[in-house]
Amino acid sequence: MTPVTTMDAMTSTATSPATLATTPDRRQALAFRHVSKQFGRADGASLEVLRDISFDVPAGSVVSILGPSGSGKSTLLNMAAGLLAPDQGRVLVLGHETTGKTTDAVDWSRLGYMFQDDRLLPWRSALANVGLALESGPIGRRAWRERAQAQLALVGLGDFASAYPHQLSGGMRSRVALARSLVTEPDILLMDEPFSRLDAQTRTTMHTELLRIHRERNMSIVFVTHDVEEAVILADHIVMFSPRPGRVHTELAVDLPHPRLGTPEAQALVAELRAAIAGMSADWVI
Ligand SMILES: Nc1ncnc2c1ncn2[C@@H]1O[C@H](COP(=O)(O)OP(=O)(O)OP(=O)(O)O)[C@@H](O)[C@H]1O
Repeated sequence: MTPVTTMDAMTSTATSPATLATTPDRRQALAFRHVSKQFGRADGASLEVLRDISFDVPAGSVVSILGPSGSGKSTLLNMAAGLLAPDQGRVLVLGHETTGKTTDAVDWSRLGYMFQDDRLLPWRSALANVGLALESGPIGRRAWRERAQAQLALVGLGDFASAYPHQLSGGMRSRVALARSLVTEPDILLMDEPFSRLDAQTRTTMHTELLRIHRERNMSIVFVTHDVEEAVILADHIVMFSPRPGRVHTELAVDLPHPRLGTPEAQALVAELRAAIAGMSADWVI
């Protein structure tokens, strides 16, 4: 596993990428090895977004990528999902390298992706939204409806299968989106600020739900956020990025029991991370 800094050593600078192994390891759900990425800009210049990113997501863990706006968090998730290729470095998904091409050996059905906006189709019921990924697959209509119904029950919406998105609250829509990302029973769930548009109370409920589902399913979760408290509440490991170009500033293990919200230990860690951010740069913008 990637060496991690301890809580006490947290304000030290990034783990040295040179110390990281380069051999694919199937115990790692995801592995990023010296990943860099630039985008071309309209004026012909290039924008360096990620620089020499190396860390692992151990199978079954919850890893939070914590970083300011523009530090390349979504870009990195898109690489893990095979939607983008790194310019330099390697991205390994369940031991297989992805290069952003359809010829990659990765079994993409083992990944789920939940976005910041729920992206529900307004003309489809909750059940039909959840079952979308199964519809064109080999399982029959009855089987996909049963699977989709089971996911809705898992997120507490078993009685809302026939409701349409406009008939649901923000929190309920978020649950439907979560059910949709779980319907293929993925081994890895990529989550890009999925609860950032919810009110504080609903967000807390979703954190509890997510941790419960994680205990039941034991999938690996990569949770992108710029909210320090959210990272501390959810994650086993936090990888904190510096402002653009995103680099691994700090990597730490969070070895605290759940639930963490409001506990003195979690509050102390939140304060410590906020102090590290304040010392890192005045450019930390959410
Ligand atoms: N396809 C693209 N083409 C050009 N520039 C891009 C592309 N995708 C992202 N960028 C730029 O790369 C930078 C990093 O974007 P990214 O969305 O990865 O950051 P982020 O850390 O997820 O930010 P936020 O927290 O605001 O979502 C941004 O400046 C963005 O404009």
